Formats: sequence, structure tokens, C-alpha cells
Amino acid sequence: MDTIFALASAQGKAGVAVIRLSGPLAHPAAAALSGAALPSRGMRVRSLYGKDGSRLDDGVVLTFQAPASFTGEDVAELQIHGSTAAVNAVMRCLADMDGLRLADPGEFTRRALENGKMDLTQVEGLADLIDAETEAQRKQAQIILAGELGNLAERWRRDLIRAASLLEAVIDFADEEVPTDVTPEVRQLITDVIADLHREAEGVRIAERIRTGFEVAIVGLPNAGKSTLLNALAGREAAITSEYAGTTRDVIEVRMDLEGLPVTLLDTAGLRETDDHVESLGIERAKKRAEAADLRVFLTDDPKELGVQLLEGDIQVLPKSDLRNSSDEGISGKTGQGVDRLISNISRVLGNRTTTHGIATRERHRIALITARDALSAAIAVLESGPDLYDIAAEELRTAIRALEALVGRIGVEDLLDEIFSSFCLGK
Ligand SMILES: Nc1nc2c(ncn2[C@@H]2O[C@H](COP(=O)(O)OP(=O)(O)OP(=O)(O)O)[C@@H](O)[C@H]2O)c(=O)[nH]1
Ligand SMILES: [K+]
Ligand SMILES: [Mg+2]
Repeated sequence: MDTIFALASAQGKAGVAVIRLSGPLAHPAAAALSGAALPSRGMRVRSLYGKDGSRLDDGVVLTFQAPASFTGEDVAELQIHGSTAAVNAVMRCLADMDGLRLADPGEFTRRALENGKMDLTQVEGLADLIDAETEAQRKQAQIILAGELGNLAERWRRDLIRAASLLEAVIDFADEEVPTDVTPEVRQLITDVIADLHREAEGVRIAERIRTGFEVAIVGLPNAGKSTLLNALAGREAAITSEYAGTTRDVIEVRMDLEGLPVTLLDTAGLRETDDHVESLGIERAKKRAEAADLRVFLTDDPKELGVQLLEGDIQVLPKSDLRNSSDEGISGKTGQGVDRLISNISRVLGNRTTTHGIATRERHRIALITARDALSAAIAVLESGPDLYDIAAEELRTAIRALEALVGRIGVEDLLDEIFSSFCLGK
């Protein structure tokens, strides 16, 4: 096994940079750099030296002993000054050592997976945590990273293995008297797992939104003030505004952290009949994106004049409140009036939806869950037909068990790994 190394902290200037080494030569390499032996686990303040004996930098050297490390291998971490030149000097020195090479993206985590330090869902949770920008994303990622989906899958798997072995027992003793009828227990075990799988699969859509962000479209007539509102929400001039009706054509996206929820705001072309070819293309886009969005904010006095229907949860606000008599109604992107209220309305609507989801977060999870669920439903149907078909029911159970094993990466992971790790940054 190669010993790998990489910059574990971000590129660029910083107070401290962390270079991580993992593998059989991690400790000897760190010792060679620091000019003296290191404890098998511990922390030392050391100067680091190049091959020619010149001092490269001072730092802290941490050693972790296999299997008690992130990767499960011997690991060393060099905490040095976060200077591009110092990092480069130390990295060059490591690259020159026999048996050491630069890690591929995600390779530390891949080793952790291979050494059983985490399952596949936890690897995904780690990737999500590193990508997390909002509170909701952080919390969701940490639940998965803690292994809760893996624990659930393990519990389902145990129940299904028990159900399968009860069936096998009946099959094996087909010609003899079976002491008790096992089907009620088998059916109970299976239906309980089906209910759990169903609930988790249903929750993925929302969890996926927390991961990737909710889309909120601003919709209205031309000149309603949509782009001005977008800019007020974004706190910057993301979209062109002007007194000309039909200014916005392309959909303009602004990513925001809305009270902890990741939201992509969409500014769209004003809806109207038009002979302008380009504008009508923009209006087509506006309609499509607004329809697909998780939530629509209608900036209008009357949704009917837009020819659209308000769906449950959609928000209607009266435009240009600064030009109206009653001051507490409506919104003004120009003065900022009502903008905070709109933000809390959006996050309340989206927040209400996020309370229902479970632990599974990805389309990959959903596919594994429904594959298992459908196999179990088939097993239940077959069970009704009596003992002759128990072997078919048992086969359906094994299909479900395999799907759960794939979920946590116990089987069939190789083809998935490259895809998952391609999203990892170097040094992770
Ligand atoms: N008084 C007032 N004027 C506004 C407000 N919002 C926008 N305006 C003005 O109304 C005009 C249109 O604003 P935009 O933000 O470009 O409107 P829009 O809905 O994006 O227009 P299109 O992209 O053409 O559909 C501009 O002259 C803005 O300065 C507001 O809240 N109050
Ligand atoms: K305009
Ligand atoms: Mg506009």
C-alpha cells in the first residue's frame, strides 16, 4: 500500500496549513522531515528540514496509529504556516521520498471506507458536510455522517434476515410438521420494514432540496418590480432593472442562505402577450422555471391577470408598496419595505416542508429504498398464496437485503466509488 499525502486545508494564504500523510511510511516520513523520531501517537512541536538540512518551516506534528485514525492507517499531520511557499517546499520534499505519492481526490476517505471506518452513506455525508453552506445543510449532513442511515439500514437488514430464515426453516421442513405457523411473524417483520422504507423514500425529495437548494421563482407582469425585488433580497445588483417593460429575458439565479435554508431565487421575464420574439422566448422560460420551482412569489395585485393559478404555499405580494396609500401592505424593492416579512414568509413555508423528511438524502438512496420496498411488497403478495411459493418470497427478501447492502456500500460499490469521490476535493 502506497503512503499518500496531500494538503488537507484549503489552498492559499492562511494562518495554518495542514498536510496529511497516510500509510505505512507516514510516521517515518514525518520523522525524517522533522529530524527525529516521533511517538506512535501524540503531538510534537518540531522544525521541518529539507534533504540538504535546510530548515523549511516550524510546525506541529501529530501522529495517529492504525487503526485509530481517520483512514484506519498510520497517519501523520503536519501543521505548518499557511504560506504557499512553505507548503510547496514541504510537499516537494515529501514527493521526493521513496514510497510516497500525492493523494488522488477523496483518496483518504476511500481508504477510510475500505478499512471499515465509515460506510458509503457516511462518505456521502462527509462530502455534503464539506459542501454545506447553510445550517439546514450542516445538520442534515451530520446526521448521515454520524451513520444514522447506515444504522437504520442495518436494523432493517437484521429484521429481513430473520424473516428470511423463518421462511427457510419452513421450506426445509416442508414434508414434516412445522411446530408453529411462522407467517404472522414474517408478515409483521416485512410490513414494518416496508412502512419505514416507504417513509424514508418519500422524504428524499425534501432532503435532496436541503442538499441542493430550494428554487423560489419571482413572477409578475412586466415592470412589476421583480428584478428590483431580487436585487433587494440578494443585497446586490444581480439583475438589470429599468423602466422598460420586458427588461428581463433570461432567468437570473441568485443563491442565498434564507434563515438557514439554501434557496436559489429566480428572477423571471414579466408575463404578457408580446410580438417580440426574444421576449416571448424569455416568457416561455419564465413559465417553465416557475412551474418547476418549489415555491412561487407572485408580485401582483391579481394573480388572474397573469393567467396563472396560485398553488398551495405560493405567496402573493402587492408590488411597489411605496406608491400605495396603506403602508403596511405589499412590498417595495425600492425602499426595502416588506422585504424582511417576505423573507420570513418564504422560510416559514419552506421550513414547514422540511419537518417531514427522514434521514435518506439522495436519489441513490431513494432508488435503493424503493427497490427494497417493491421486493418486499412482492414477497408479501407471494406469501398470501401459501407455503408452495415460500421460496419465491425468500428470493424477494434476498433482493431487498441486497438493495440495503448496496445502500451502505457493503456490496457493489466499485462502480459508485469513482462517481462519489469525483466530487471530493484533494486532501480529503
Ligand atoms: N416606486 C417603486 N418603483 C419600483 C419598485 N420596484 C421597481 N420599481 C421601478 O419599476 C421599474 C421596473 O422595475 P424592474 O425591477 O425592472 O421590473 P421587472 O418586474 O423586473 O420588469 P421586467 O423585467 O421588465 O419584467 C423600474 O423603473 C424600477 O425602478 C418599487 O418597489 N417602488
Ligand atoms: K423593467
Ligand atoms: Mg426584470
